[in-house]
Amino acid sequence: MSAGPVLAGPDGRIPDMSAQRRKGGEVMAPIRVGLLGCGVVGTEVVRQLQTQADDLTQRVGAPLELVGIAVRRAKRIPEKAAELGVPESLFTTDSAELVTRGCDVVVEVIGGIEPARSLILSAMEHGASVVSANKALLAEDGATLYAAAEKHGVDLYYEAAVAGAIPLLRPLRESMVGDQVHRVLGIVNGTTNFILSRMHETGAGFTEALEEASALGYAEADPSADVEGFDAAAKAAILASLAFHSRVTAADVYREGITEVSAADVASARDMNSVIKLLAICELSPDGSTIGVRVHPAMIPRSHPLAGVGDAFNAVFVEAEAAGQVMFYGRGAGGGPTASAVLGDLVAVARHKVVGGRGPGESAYAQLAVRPMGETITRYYICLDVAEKPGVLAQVAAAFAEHGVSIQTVRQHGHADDATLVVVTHRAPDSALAATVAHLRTMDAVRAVASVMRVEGDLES
Ligand SMILES: NC(=O)C1=CN([C@@H]2O[C@H](COP(=O)(O)OP(=O)(O)OC[C@H]3O[C@@H](n4cnc5c(N)ncnc54)[C@H](OP(=O)(O)O)[C@@H]3O)[C@@H](O)[C@H]2O)C=CC1
Ligand SMILES: N[C@@H](CC=O)C(=O)O
Repeated sequence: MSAGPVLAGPDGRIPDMSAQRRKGGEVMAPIRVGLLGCGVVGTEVVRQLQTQADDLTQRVGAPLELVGIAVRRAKRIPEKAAELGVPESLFTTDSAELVTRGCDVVVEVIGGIEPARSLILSAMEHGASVVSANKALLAEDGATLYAAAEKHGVDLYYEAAVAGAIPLLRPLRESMVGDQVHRVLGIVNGTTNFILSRMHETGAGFTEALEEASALGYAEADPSADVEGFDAAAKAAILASLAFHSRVTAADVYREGITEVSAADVASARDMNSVIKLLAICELSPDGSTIGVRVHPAMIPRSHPLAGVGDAFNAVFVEAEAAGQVMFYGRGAGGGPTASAVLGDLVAVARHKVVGGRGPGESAYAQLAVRPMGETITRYYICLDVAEKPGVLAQVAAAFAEHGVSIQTVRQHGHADDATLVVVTHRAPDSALAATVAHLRTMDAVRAVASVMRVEGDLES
């Protein structure tokens, strides 16, 4: 056991304990781990710490000792302790005290901004490296966390914050850091991918599919974070920050969720041999001076590699100058997969405590500006309810032309009072496409703009 809390010196730095921990190659002291949160992810972290204890000791070079588990509700402690086969005394509702107990590593799987941020900062001040799965916090105030890690000479790892089990952040932070990334594109929210997959495959309704995703532990504590795209936007901000070495926050990300995606949109997508996915897209401008970061539903052709990514799986393409295209695929949500990423980080930072050294700090040195969504070049699918009268098609085409938007295909479904026009455009600035839609909404010939969605890849006409 280590002897009481390790506190920062006058320079704010924590003394390097690695020498005291080893003596003549012998493992001297366990790595003290404090766990904040024991919900879907935290529970699996405890399970994996128990079942893999011996292997983890080998990999770290010292045993990992769980010194406390903080939760919010005291009444759930007896049940949790019994479920995990650990003493109730290991649990506490005083998370602020746990982080001052001299932990070597604090694992934060509470979620949200506060008290998670204050707890992480206090943990670092008391000498702990931090492993977190908290994308909301990293995307809102990663700069403060990085600065504190730097000041106190500790690690900040957060692989689980983006794409669950998939090793994606460390490749971006380390393996690909010598390359020039141009684009990161993918599916980074398991809940919405699960919902959209169910709607496509079984015709399930939105609400029913969301309930299933929540029951499976995929959704956030407040599932509107998933379905309104906030979770994916936070992940996109983290990905863009790492890929382009710039500080991008969630507020910089253009965001639309999937709540407006209807059964009719799913049917239209099927008619065009395509599927609807919630995409996160981070792009460097061709001249390398700005970045675009966006999250929105998009129609993609069935032939697109992301079209086959079903259930709560995530998949991300990274396009880089020298590496070309690299694809990451795996389980993006759920307790077990997420705990796998947490444990990977835990081993890495615990090893640093044993042998010395630290992982990478913040890579925000390029500081590229994030360009407004209106300047992004996109394509739209637009579904219009129109009265089938002579001249309607010409009036609709004129509205597109007025805004400089070229039409790729138009298809008419139904007739008379039931006519629908499905228009797919060529690529144009998003502002021109949005202005076209606003114009269409004012036209007598158009009874309603039933649906608007962006398109990635070439749809079949
Ligand atoms: N679920 C998933 O698939 C994934 C989740 N994540 C992230 O992991 C984190 C945790 O998610 P998840 O496990 O699903 O969340 P849960 O809601 O299942 O668990 C949250 C845990 O934190 C505890 N908690 C909440 N507030 C406090 C507090 N003030 N002090 C101490 N403990 C507190 C809760 O206590 P109590 O038990 O008493 O309620 C609970 O044990 C989030 O940041 C999430 O975004 C990342 C990737 C995937
Ligand atoms: N709610 C998130 C959980 C993992 O980050 C998701 O559905 O992807």
